[in-house]
Amino acid sequence: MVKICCIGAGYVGGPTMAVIALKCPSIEVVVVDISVARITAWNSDQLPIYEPGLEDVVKKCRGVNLFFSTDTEKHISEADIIFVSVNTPTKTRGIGAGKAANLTYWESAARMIADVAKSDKIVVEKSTVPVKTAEAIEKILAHNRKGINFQILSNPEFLAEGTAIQDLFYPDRVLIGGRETPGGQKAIETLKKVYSNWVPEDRIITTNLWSAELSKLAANAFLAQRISSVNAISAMCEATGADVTEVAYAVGKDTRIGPKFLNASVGFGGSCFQKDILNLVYICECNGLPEVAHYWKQVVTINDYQKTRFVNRVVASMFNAVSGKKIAILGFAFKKDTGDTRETPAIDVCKGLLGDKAKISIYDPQVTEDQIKRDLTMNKFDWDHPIHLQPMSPSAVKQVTVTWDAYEATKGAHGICILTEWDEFKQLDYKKIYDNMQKPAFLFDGRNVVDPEKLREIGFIVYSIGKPLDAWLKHIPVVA
Ligand SMILES: NC(=O)C1=CN([C@@H]2O[C@H](COP(=O)(O)OP(=O)(O)OC[C@H]3O[C@@H](n4cnc5c(N)ncnc54)[C@H](O)[C@@H]3O)[C@@H](O)[C@H]2O)C=CC1
Ligand SMILES: O=C(O)[C@H]1O[C@H](OP(=O)(O)OP(=O)(O)OC[C@H]2O[C@@H](n3ccc(=O)[nH]c3=O)[C@H](O)[C@@H]2O)[C@H](O)[C@@H](O)[C@@H]1O
Repeated sequence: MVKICCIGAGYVGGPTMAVIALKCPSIEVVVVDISVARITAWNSDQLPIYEPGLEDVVKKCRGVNLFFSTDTEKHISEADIIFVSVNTPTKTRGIGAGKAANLTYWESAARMIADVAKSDKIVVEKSTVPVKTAEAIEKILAHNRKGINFQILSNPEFLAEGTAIQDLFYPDRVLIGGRETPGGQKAIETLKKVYSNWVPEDRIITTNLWSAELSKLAANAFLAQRISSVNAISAMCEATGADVTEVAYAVGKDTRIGPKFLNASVGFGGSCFQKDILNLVYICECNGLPEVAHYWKQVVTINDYQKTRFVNRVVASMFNAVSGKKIAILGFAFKKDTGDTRETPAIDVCKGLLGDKAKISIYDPQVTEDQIKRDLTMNKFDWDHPIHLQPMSPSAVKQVTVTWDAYEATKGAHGICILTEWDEFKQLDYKKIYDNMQKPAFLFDGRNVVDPEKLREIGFIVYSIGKPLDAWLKHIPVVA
């Protein structure tokens, strides 16, 4: 029986391995992690991450051919194929701080493999890593070889949170990069055989190592670039009276452009887009390509601009005085159908409003109070470390309350900010909400989930990203 071990039981390691176990009953899959809490949760009824369809898959395989364990050494030493799916955060100190990837966790995983391996291994990069990481990993492994043959493959993951299981069941492509040597090609074939259990042959792409590593960074950069492009257009729409939904529809009808990923928003969030673009920027700088670095950096600059623009719009509309006023935040996760808050635009918006001394009341159907408070006290990039190693600021956030109900969050508020596109925000009784708010009652829709005209009829002053402005807002200057 082929044995797979995955180091890192997070948003990628957990779902990916669960699907491999489901689709390959003849393979034993063990997911290991240094976080005892995470492994305990994977072995319980309350999985550590919320992902539609995941529970079903885990329940079918756990204890059959899918296992979660903290006994890293044992399972690495027994495995034929080792996936490494650990954190690759942005560096916060030293050379490349604020841009380069911190490969501490990756390196410690590689050293662990080198230490405990007693037989040949295929080591698969599942984490998103800088181009040429495989070379560094090869060096670490080769140094401790003890006569063992290690083959490194790059097999980046393209799943998106909230749709992870469907993305894994029906991937657009599976990408496997390896060395162009007989050993490298054999390793590619071995991994290809695993995926062939459910992925059609023509969707499995094989390349050299560097193409696979770079393709992952490039794919995320292209996706994020689309959002920054439509968000840049959203600012122009507000300035001119155009409607970004209509513009995006018209632009996306061109089959060369396509309709997906053109929703204007308060900004993109998630653990990867910003991190991976900054990483790409750093690689460009290191390779003497400052113009290319500058080009990609703009994607992040526009994203920051969009978040700042939103906060400024809120503050300016409310007479430039939000101090002491209650503002309700509907949605804290970085997108719907996940409880993940990593790099969510809600953090920047809340911090911006708190900077102006607003009182904020937050409701999100999947994010806990503890998580929200951690997020609002943590320094930039500190969130991207194993949970038990995350540095915490001791100060509490006094101006923030967290509720489990949208009606409670909005009661007595002067304004509402919708920051995640949860479906339930479309169905709320906005008349009831309006009646319980201070007047004038403002609603700032950062996800374009409500119909602004209907809300204006109720009496709200409405701001929707990239939509023609309410008469109230038209002449208020907003400086981002
Ligand atoms: N979250 C996502 O949707 C996607 C993430 N990725 C990439 O996959 C990688 C992992 O991301 P996530 O799963 O989201 O991170 P995560 O933070 O959810 O999971 C990483 C896990 O690795 C564990 N870990 C760290 N060092 C370890 C070690 N030496 N030994 C054992 N366990 C260790 C941590 O405790 C943590 O549970 C990152 O490089 C990310 O860029 C790629 C595609 C999608
Ligand atoms: O490398 C990764 O981590 C993953 O990053 C993204 O997946 P994810 O971040 O989970 O979610 P997306 O659906 O891409 O959304 C990212 C952010 O962009 C925002 N977004 C997305 C689409 C859009 O049209 N507008 C928009 O503002 C979302 O609300 C969210 O905040 C990519 O879609 C995945 O292919 C990739 O594997």
